[in-house]
Amino acid sequence: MTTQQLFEQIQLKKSFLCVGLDVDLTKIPQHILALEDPIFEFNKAIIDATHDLAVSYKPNTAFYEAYGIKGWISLQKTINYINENYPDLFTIADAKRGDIGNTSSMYAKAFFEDLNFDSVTVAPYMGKDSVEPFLAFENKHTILLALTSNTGAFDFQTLKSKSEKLPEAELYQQVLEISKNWTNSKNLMYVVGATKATYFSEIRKIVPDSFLLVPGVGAQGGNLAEVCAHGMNDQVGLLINSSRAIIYASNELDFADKARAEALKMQKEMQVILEAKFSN
Ligand SMILES: O=c1ccn([C@@H]2O[C@H](COP(=O)(O)O)[C@@H](O)[C@H]2O)c(=O)[nH]1
Repeated sequence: MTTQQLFEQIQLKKSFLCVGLDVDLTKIPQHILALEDPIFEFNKAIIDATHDLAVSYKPNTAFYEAYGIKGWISLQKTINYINENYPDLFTIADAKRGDIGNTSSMYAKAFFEDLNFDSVTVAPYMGKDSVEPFLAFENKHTILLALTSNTGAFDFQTLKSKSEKLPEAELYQQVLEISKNWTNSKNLMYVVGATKATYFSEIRKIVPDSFLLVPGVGAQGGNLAEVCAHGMNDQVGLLINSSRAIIYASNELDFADKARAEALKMQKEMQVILEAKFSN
């Protein structure tokens, strides 16, 4: 999917919601546990109940890897289900990969070719040659961690470097600035936490046109309106992720309806913001 197609979906659905599929078997309803593949059945119910309110889904691979081969099969069935039934949804494998070049190529093949995700999250720490193998895939997107939502983000990401080129820049600013010059950087998006809303204006000065994946609303307490006020661009440029607050709204028989109600609340809030921004 191209970013133009993603923008069109946002306009059509009046939503830039990304639902996180972080399935924890200790949190899902009892009756689902009795089924043969509870992770997939849970995801299928959540996706069917929310697909018209969201433009994107983001399984975090940790929640699948934790269950070994069974988890990988559930992940594969989930992405195939989305691609076959809702091909206009933008899919994100939140896997936070990145390694020396030949290894990164294999990660890229795994997520882009074998599983057929639209995008994968990648850590920038190993630099250009660890990221460019992902960027080589046409119409696939590499979502680079820039400023993450957790408190540990301040351990390294906001440290100022002493580099000659960017003497005053914090590490996350350097990640944004330097990665713009990498081959196929048009395929880059960035992760910026909703809990870091005050940083968005600064970030937009460096990457005015890029899409930002924004986790951290809902369970982590980030504020949607604040993020939009500082982070939205002319193509919206934001995918706001919420995982636990939507998928675990209930662990009873009504879990899918309750997930829909939570997603609808977010979509309505987004619609108001979009109408205010694009009214003229
Ligand atoms: O900076 C980051 C990067 C990734 N995440 C991931 O997003 C979801 C958030 O889940 P919630 O339940 O909505 O808090 C989860 O998969 C994280 O691993 C992040 O939170 N922050």
